[in-house]
Amino acid sequence: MLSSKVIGYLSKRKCLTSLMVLVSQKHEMADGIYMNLGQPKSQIHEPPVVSTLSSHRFMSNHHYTTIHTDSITTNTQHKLLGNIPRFVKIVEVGPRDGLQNEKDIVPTSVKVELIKMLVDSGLQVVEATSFVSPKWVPQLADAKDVIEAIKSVGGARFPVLTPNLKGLEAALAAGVKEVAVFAAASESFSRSNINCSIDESLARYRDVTSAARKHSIPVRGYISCVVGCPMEGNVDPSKVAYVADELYKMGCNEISLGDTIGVGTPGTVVPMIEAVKNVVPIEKLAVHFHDTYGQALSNILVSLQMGIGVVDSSVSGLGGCPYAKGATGNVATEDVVYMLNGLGVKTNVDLKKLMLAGDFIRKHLGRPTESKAATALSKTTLFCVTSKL
Ligand SMILES: CC(C)(COP(=O)([O-])OP(=O)([O-])OC[C@H]1O[C@@H](n2cnc3c(N)ncnc32)[C@H](O)[C@@H]1OP(=O)([O-])[O-])[C@@H](O)C(=O)NCCC(=O)NCCSC(=O)C[C@@](C)(O)CC(=O)[O-]
Repeated sequence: MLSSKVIGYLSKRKCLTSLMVLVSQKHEMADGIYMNLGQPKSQIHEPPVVSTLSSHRFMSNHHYTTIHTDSITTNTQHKLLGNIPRFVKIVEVGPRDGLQNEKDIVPTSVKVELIKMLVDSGLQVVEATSFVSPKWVPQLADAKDVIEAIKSVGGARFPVLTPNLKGLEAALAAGVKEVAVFAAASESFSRSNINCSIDESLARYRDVTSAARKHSIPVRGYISCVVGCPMEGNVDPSKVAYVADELYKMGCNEISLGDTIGVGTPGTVVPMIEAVKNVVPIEKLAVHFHDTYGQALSNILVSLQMGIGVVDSSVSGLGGCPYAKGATGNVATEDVVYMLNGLGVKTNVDLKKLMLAGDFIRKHLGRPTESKAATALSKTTLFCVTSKL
């Protein structure tokens, strides 16, 4: 309930509309949409009204960065921002990379609902699942059912991971239209992730890409451990360039550079991209950062400044790799969209709808979001009358 003091304050400031928004959004809160998920309703602490009102006055000045506006594109005239593409394609990897490491099996229906919500937010590429050995990744054993359930969902592409011909055949039989293979720049990681050496994996992927070509199926190539490996430490950029070159030559249409354990900084990411762009055109590259050390957004920014226009991310920062102990989730899609909006870069993603998808899956998992932007916005949007997010 709102106290009469607060109602008086709001109407005095001619904020009756804001009051109505407040009331209607309180109802949304009660339904759990903006709640700190995983906490029972009774434990949710509502912020004290007075301090929140003052933060409203403060925050409303800052909300312009949550939507893309063409006026902000003038920023790109600045020499530091000049190379940043006007449009960035976000590859949402939450349903695959985000969930593959979850111990408790997430029901197929929850995965499907998550994918639908992500598509509804405007994301045009949502990596849906993997056709890998269910003994290695039990969480994604329902790959065929997930694909079946999203067949009728339009407006987005749903690539899947395929580690070998067996995976490709299963994916094709399920009706998949795009696949991805995944190699590593570190021998030890390759062995622990896919049970073979880098060169053995590349030989397998030649078979996969050649079979995919016959079906006109595009293949993305991932490279893990592009700056650091949990077993071998620092990874030399030349090793990444070698694998990138091989993947590109075998026909991968996009190469995603993965900092699997999130140890990179701009200091290691820039030389790595420099080495790779000598062998693969920059427009064919994507970046894939985990946020273990909180470096993902700065790494994305330098990648954009170098001309990369494809960014992988995971809603609410879900994720971690089963074969990279200690690695946390991917950079949160909400944080990426917030930054890109602030830079005036188009993504076609509706941040508010994206946050609903994040809330939905976090509620299911019983853990709060890892997204800083979603956390901050969910506390403040309640009072931001004019914010369209
Ligand atoms: C590659 C293999 C299959 C080799 O696994 P293996 O044990 O060496 O292979 P195998 O050929 O001996 O097969 C073993 C069993 O798996 C079955 N099998 C074999 N292939 C498939 C398949 N495609 N689908 C379903 N089943 C399969 C095969 O039929 C057999 O079954 P069994 O006879 O014992 O009953 C295994 O190691 C594997 O599935 N690994 C997956 C690992 C994985 O998914 N890791 C996470 C994704 S990578 C990642 O997250 C990084 C990335 C991409 O996000 C970027 C980044 O962050 O850096």
